[in-house]
Amino acid sequence: MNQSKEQRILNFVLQNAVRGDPCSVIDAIDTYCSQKEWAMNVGNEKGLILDKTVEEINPSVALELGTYCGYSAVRIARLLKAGARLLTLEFNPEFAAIAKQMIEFAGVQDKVTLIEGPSEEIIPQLKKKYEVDTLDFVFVDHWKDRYTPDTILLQECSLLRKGSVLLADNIIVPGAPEFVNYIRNNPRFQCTNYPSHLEYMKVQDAMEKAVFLG
Ligand SMILES: O=c1[nH]cnc2c(O)cc(-c3ccc(F)cc3)cc12
Ligand SMILES: [Mg+2]
Repeated sequence: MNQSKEQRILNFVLQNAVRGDPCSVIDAIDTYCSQKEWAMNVGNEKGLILDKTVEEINPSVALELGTYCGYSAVRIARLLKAGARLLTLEFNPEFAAIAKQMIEFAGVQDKVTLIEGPSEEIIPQLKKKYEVDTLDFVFVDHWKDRYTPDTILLQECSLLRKGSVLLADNIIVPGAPEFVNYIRNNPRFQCTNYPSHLEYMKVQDAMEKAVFLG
C-alpha cells in the first residue's frame, strides 16, 4: 500500500536525525518539507515566534490543539523546564500514530501527553481525566473552524486563568477571520499580531497572541 506523506516525513527523520536530539528532528522535518514535500508544520520562521512565546511564559502546563506529525510538540517540549508538561490533541488517527513515533524518537515523550480525539470532547475532560488545573499556554493550530468554539470551550471549562496565553497559527493562510474578529473584540483578551510567512513558502501568514485577562 502506498506510504502517506506523513510516513515519508517520519522515515526521513528516522534516517537523518539523531535519536534523542529534538533539534535534529526539527531540522530534518524542515529540510524534508522545504526541499521534498510541503507539509503543514508550523515551520522554522513561525517556529521562532512559537519558541520566543514559550520561553517568555515558561509554562508548567501547555496545551496544543493539532499535533499533526509532532513538529511543534517537539518544538515546545524541548523548551519545557523539568516537571513541565505538554498535552497535545490530534483528531486524525494516522497523524497521531506518526506523531507518537516522532515524539518518542526526539526523546521528549516524558514531557508530552498525546491524546487522540476531537478537541470538543477532550477539552472538557482535561481537568478530571488529565489532572489539569489551568493552562499556562495554548498553541492553537488545528482546524480554523474550531479556533473560536474551542477558545470559548476553554473558558467555559475554567481552563484559563489571568495571564494564560493563547498563540494561534494561520491567521492569514488558510485564515481564521471569525476567530480574529472574536478575539480582538473580546475585552477579556489582550491581542498581539505577529506577521510572518506560511511555512516553507513566500506567502504572507501571521500568528495571533491573545493573553486572557481573567
Ligand atoms: O489545516 C491546518 N491546520 C493547522 N495548520 C495549518 C497550516 O499551518 C497550513 C495549512 C495550509 C495552508 C495553505 C494551504 F494551501 C493548505 C494548507 C493548513 C493548516
Ligand atoms: Mg498551522
